[in-house]
Amino acid sequence: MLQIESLNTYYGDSHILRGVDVTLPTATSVGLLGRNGMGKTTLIRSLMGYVRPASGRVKMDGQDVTGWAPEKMARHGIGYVPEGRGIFPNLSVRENLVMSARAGVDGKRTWTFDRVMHTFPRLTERLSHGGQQLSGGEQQMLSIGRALMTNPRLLILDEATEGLAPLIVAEIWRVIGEIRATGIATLIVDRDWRKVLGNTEQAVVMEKGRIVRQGPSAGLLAEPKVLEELLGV
Ligand SMILES: Nc1ncnc2c1ncn2[C@@H]1O[C@H](COP(=O)(O)OP(=O)(O)OP(=O)(O)O)[C@@H](O)[C@H]1O
Repeated sequence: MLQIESLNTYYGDSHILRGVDVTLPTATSVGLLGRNGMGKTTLIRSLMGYVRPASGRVKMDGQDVTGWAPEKMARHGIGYVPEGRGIFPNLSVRENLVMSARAGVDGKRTWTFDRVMHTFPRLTERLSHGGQQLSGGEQQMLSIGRALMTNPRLLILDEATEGLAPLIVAEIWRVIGEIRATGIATLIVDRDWRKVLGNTEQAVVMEKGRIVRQGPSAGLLAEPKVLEELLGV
């Protein structure tokens, strides 16, 4: 569905992404791994249109979408849950969800307000609360809920469990499983590499702005030496 070809991205003079090639197939779950500062978030921001790559291409269903604005990417079915959440703090939980509602590119509304409520029962009790009144875990659930309301074909989750209590983390992984089961492709960045590899079909490992490994997640899980070298685990 998404193809990233020879992507180079700079922040000022710093050359961050160095010729990145990644394919994100339809309805496939891909884990993006790498130590801190290796370029994972920059890759996501480059493909979503928050950062303009200096060269290279992002293609969606074969069409060149390099440099499309994030809103346009979203309209074409790419849901994004950014690191640090990205909800509207001054709007209520209900408003945050309702304003995001949209049919998917196939015209279907698989994820409705009721379904999101069913998936995150905690949010049901907080519907009239403002975004800023929520706990960190509730904010994260709201952020995922908002992305689901857009009925994406691909959901990108950048550090969705960061800083949350173990029970909430478990709940978020459960929901990720549910999302995958509905046929939505996912791109998952998370510090817990075991969980990432256990919840994805494919894994991509970045090192210093380059892809150094790409293949089945289960295969990588069986290679402790490679993991130690690439992830420092
Ligand atoms: N806005 C920015 N301006 C300048 N440099 C940046 C900016 N954002 C990130 N960087 C640098 O780009 C490099 C890649 O950062 P990035 O956030 O993409 O890495 P990451 O793999 O997502 O790591 P982390 O897990 O720490 O978020 C780092 O060296 C970082 O310091």
